[in-house]
Amino acid sequence: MEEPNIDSDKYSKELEVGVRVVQLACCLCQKVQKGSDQKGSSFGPNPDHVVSKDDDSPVTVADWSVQATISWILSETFGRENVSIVAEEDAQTLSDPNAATLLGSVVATVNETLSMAPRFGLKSPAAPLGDSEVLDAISRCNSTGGPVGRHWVLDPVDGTLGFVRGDQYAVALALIENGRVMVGVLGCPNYSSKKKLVNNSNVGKLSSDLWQEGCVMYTKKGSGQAWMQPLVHGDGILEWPNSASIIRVSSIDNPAMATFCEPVEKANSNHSYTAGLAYSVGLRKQPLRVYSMVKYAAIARGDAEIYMKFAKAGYKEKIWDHAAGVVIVEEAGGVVTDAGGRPLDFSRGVYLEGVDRGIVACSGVNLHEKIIGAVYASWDSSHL
Ligand SMILES: Nc1ncnc2c1ncn2[C@@H]1O[C@H](COP(=O)(O)OS(=O)(=O)O)[C@@H](OP(=O)(O)O)[C@H]1O
Ligand SMILES: [Mg+2]
Repeated sequence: MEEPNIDSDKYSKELEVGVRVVQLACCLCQKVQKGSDQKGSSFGPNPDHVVSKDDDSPVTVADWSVQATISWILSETFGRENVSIVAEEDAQTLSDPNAATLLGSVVATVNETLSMAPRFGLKSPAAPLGDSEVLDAISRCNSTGGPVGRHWVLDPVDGTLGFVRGDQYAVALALIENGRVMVGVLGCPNYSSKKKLVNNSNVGKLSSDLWQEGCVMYTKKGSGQAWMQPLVHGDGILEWPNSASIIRVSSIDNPAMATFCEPVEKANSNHSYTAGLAYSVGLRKQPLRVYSMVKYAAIARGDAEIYMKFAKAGYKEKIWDHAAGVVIVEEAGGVVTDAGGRPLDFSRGVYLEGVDRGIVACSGVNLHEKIIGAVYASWDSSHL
């Protein structure tokens, strides 16, 4: 595919609005998580608000509320008729008459969040949104994307398990145009903009207590740069570009010095297969197991060098779990492909079709070539 020629102003508004609304969404998530400290607030940590989806994965008030908030802001800013959104959640559970309490919590959370929007440089509604407007904002995100036109791609809370466990999670928003990811924004509320990742004695795990400050990373395709800004906290106001700094991948290309990240859950990636690959290419450090697209954030920012995910055969990766992270890693200087070395294809709808075995993101070509080579050398003897 030919590289698009992007003038520097193209997508600037989309990027800025994307960052502002992800900042607002991170604020929402933190308030839901800290609900018990906010007496008299509608942001509550009610355990009933973690619901199981058909595939047994969890969904919370935060997932629906972030999706409604981002959908409403994008539609208001760019015009409803111009906005197509591919997002993870649907409004079915919430529309059930038995889910009135849950819907009430989501509507209150969305309205409380939208009332803060002006501090983030965004519009708030003239009057609080009603139930049907919130449901409508959620269900409008039912686009299936594809090779033509502009589509926003949203994972309202990526790593919902990390979110409910008080660990790492991300709000991920990307803009795809004609099948290519042109803008990526990754809000990481528990990943400090200041402190570096540390690898614990056993398996590395990011402790959320250390990373309270949070950050938002973002980029435009073709800019050759990616940025990070701290999260806006308390009653803060987002003054663009909010002390943004440029981030860059690590320069380490010696496997013995490199750190690799992978999903926390064994069900999501084959830990023993990646352990074998790691050993064969000479990685010596323990894997850093991190929930969500914060793994891509860690590569983009130089806190780790390799991210590998080998899902079970037959599992199809969704575009919202990768789009924002991939473009941020690439513009920060890294390489992301499937395990056969081919680029990920965001032009085929909701799923990343044709992924060969797994996903490999690296800080540079040397490490990437080694991992891909090791996959080819080991695949036949693996038990995926
Ligand atoms: N069976 C299976 N195999 C592979 N991947 C799956 C599977 N089931 C779900 N998912 C998707 O993985 C998203 C979480 O991926 P992570 O890399 O963050 O995994 S982990 O939570 O650290 O284990 C997770 O995203 P969220 O639902 O946003 O949390 C899922 O979309
Ligand atoms: Mg996800």
